[in-house]
Amino acid sequence: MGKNYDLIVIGSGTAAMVGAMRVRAAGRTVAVVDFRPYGGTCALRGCDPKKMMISGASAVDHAVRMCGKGVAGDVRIAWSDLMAFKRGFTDPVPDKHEARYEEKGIDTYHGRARLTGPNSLEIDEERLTFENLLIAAGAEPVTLGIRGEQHLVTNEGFLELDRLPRRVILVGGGYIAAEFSHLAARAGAEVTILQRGDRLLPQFDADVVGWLMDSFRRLGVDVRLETTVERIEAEGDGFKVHARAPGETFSIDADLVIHAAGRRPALADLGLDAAGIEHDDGRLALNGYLQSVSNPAVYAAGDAAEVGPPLTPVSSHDAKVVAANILNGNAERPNYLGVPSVAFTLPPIARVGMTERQAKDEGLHYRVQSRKASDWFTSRAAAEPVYGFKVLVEDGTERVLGAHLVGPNVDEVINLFALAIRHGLTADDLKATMFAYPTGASDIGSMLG
Ligand SMILES: Cc1cc2nc3c(=O)[nH]c(=O)nc-3n(C[C@H](O)[C@H](O)[C@H](O)COP(=O)(O)OP(=O)(O)OC[C@H]3O[C@@H](n4cnc5c(N)ncnc54)[C@H](O)[C@@H]3O)c2cc1C
Ligand SMILES: NC(=O)c1ccc[n+]([C@@H]2O[C@H](COP(=O)([O-])OP(=O)(O)OC[C@H]3O[C@@H](n4cnc5c(N)ncnc54)[C@H](O)[C@@H]3O)[C@@H](O)[C@H]2O)c1
Repeated sequence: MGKNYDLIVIGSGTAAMVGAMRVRAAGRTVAVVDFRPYGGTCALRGCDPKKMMISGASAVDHAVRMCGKGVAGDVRIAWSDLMAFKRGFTDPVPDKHEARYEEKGIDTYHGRARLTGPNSLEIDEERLTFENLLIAAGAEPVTLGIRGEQHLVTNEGFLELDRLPRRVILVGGGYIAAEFSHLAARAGAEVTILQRGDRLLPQFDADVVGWLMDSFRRLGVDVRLETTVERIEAEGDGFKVHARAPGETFSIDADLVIHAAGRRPALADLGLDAAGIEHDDGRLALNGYLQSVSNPAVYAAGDAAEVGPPLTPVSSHDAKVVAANILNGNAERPNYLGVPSVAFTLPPIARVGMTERQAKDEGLHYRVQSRKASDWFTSRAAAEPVYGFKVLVEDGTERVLGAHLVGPNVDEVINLFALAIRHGLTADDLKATMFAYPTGASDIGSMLG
């Protein structure tokens, strides 16, 4: 039998790093395993590289908006330079992360972990046993079950392109489609979004998304709603994408077709059954402590657990909960109150807390402050006409229930609403706070009425 560890962590992303470090700090023996380079989705294939690329798109977008308002001359994205800028951040990540584990005395393994029993797994030829296991294996793109699926490029492929092709299609209309379409269109591609749902970004407030749609039109992104992709055919150097919309079927030619149709926990090849880990429809069956209901040695966190929204701060939060439960016995449950979320379109859209539907369903009495605010100073100073908000405040208690924002700086301003929601600050508390002027935050008082 191979080495035994107090904790083995499957994955090397955000959840893995936080969980492994905390358990190791308490003096336990810990090993981490990943079959990809160390660092996980956020640092290597998601949030960070995407944001580096969007920095370039955002600079160009700002210059274009200011054109004729005191800024002159052409600016454009130089894709390969922008990619090099991104790689300047991502390339060192795997070595840095692995070194951090090693410095702390955490053993690192490379390969695909496969469970072989309730307390054992193998990585290629190596056999290991554990007192506890943390499944932090993240998520992977859903399988669409369509012909030609193999032609789809995932987020990973898109964020590694040496050259951006001319005609780009995004299959799906959530976060990835919204963010990648703005980046690709600003970099000069002809972009089409084929979204099965009846609007883009269903995770965000419908009215606020409605205001954001002006930016898609301005960028020339062709958005087709209620459209399901049925088949992708290779044709010449490119592809023909066949889709169905109400009352019609049609096809569009493209040089690149990107998967933006959702992700699900990456559990398929883990060997869950061999370890007696109950799962249903691709999801782990977990109790309120993020522990397997059928194998008490096993916990899960982040995208693999999919208990909270699949976002980086949630992965980190889950891992803290799991580490505490492993070290001290089950006592902590995750608390997702006031988790903010931003889609980094140009401009960004953000949300935190309840939607109107959720507040209604909970029978709460509340007021809504909402308007398009293109005439406000923030909007005018940024030369960005897309600016608006919807804020929900509970009658009587004055608790902030939810905030939904679009426009300049809202990716930062949303964090102040998150602070208020998570820590029970009232609308009056926020209004009594002096925010530096003129900043995005200095609009909060007016948003609250
Ligand atoms: C394009 C994109 C952009 C995003 N942007 C944002 C953003 O701006 N803000 C935000 O909050 N969130 C964003 N997210 C979501 C965020 O990246 C994830 O929620 C977060 O990274 C999940 O972290 P994790 O630790 O749970 O899993 P991951 O970071 O995905 O780590 C899982 C690791 O497990 C490994 N693994 C899987 N199976 C095995 C196995 N059997 N053996 C060994 N290793 C295995 C994988 O290789 C992977 O490295 C984005 C996601 C994508 C795809
Ligand atoms: N800024 C961020 O925080 C950020 C950015 C990117 C990704 N992410 C995370 O990654 C996850 C995955 O992102 P995503 O954009 O792939 O998924 P998503 O769940 O946001 O959106 C997927 C969309 O694809 C549509 N769809 C599904 N199948 C389709 C088909 N066959 N044809 C046409 N449309 C189809 C669905 O209607 C859905 O709206 C998100 O849930 C999010 O948590 C976060």
